[in-house]
Amino acid sequence: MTAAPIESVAAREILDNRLEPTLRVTVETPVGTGRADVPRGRSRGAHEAHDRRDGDDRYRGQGVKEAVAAVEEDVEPALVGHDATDQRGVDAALLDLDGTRKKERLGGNVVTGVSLAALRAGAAATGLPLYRYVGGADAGVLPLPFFDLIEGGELAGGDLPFQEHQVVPVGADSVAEAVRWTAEVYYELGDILRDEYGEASLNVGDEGGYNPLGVDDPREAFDLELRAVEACGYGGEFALAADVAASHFHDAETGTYALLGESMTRDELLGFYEDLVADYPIVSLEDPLDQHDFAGVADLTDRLDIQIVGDDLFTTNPERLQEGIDHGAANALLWKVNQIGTVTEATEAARLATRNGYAVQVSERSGQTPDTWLADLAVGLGAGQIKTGVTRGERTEQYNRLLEIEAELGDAATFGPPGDALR
Ligand SMILES: O=C(O)[C@@H](CO)OP(=O)(O)O
Ligand SMILES: [Mg+2]
Repeated sequence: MTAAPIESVAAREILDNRLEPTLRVTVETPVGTGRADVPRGRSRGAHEAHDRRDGDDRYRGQGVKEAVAAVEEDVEPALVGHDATDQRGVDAALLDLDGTRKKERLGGNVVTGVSLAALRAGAAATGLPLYRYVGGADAGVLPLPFFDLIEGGELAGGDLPFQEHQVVPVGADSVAEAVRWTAEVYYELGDILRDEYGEASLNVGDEGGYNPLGVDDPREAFDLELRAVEACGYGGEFALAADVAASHFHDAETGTYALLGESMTRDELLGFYEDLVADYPIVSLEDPLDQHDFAGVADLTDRLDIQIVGDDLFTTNPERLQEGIDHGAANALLWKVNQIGTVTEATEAARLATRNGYAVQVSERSGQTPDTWLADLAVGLGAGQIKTGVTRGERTEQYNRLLEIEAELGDAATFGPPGDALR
């Protein structure tokens, strides 16, 4: 018996936080409807699924009219009659239809939108909240958020080479506490920036973190964050972390990194990280080296006793992750559904990570809508960590959804990664 036979699959063009078009996909069954918006990265990894965009000049060639048509003309006929509660079956049909490694035929955005909308339709058909549909009866781990209070790199206009300078409320006991403490630190940091760096430093980047003018050294950004933490009386309750996104200042020809006005070799950069981790309470570094350098990341993972996260390095791709595991590169997976395509492939990557002792950090994209499937999936996976920006509605809605889930679970909720990890 088919529990929730798919009757229709439709898509429309909507806009994300950058006023760039993206897809909203709807999957209908007689017993429940699912809808999902597709996020979009800007600082994308070389191995990510293909983001299908129109070749014409709508939105400077960034339109999704063809992607909408692909949902309705190619995907819908192939999925009608499939059981929406059979996520593996739905995703296998999508992969069959596409037939390419990077989802070049349908488009990764098409595949992700349909896969997530089917997941939502399956949850609706069973009457379960999405996090419980994904995580089962014992889903109850709320993620510790990494807040990108100061932005740089590709996602902001200033001079900071690192993309995200995060504060991590490791001393908090719940999402509610983590969010409240961080809000106070955010206001305080705003006061410091206004007084010392000028009003314009209150401008924010794509994820709603500050974009201070004239700050070009990550250490200065971390100093500012620590000052705000101390001024709020939370010294010791917060750790620091970064998404370095090092591929963006790596020169593939010379193999060097353009950092702090210097051209650093890999060894010099590794030394820089060793000093940084010795001088600051840093618990996690994402993409510290070029996205192709498994051996270098393995060396760093060995040398530093902290979390090393692979984002562009792994692109949520089980094959890439396996290569990393074989090298001993990193010890955590950044988890983004649309890097790989389907929910099934992404959960397979998360499972592979967990089985090999790698942590999983669920992540937003810099292009988002207020759709909150991300928050539900973070709880459903029991990942224990999330990064989903700071201010702006498409970010705060994720926190609001996590607060809602936390309240719904009450005493049954636990918080953060297992054991003493990161604390
Ligand atoms: O590099 C990253 O981790 C992200 C999200 O924070 O950026 P984007 O979505 O642009 O890839
Ligand atoms: Mg990243």
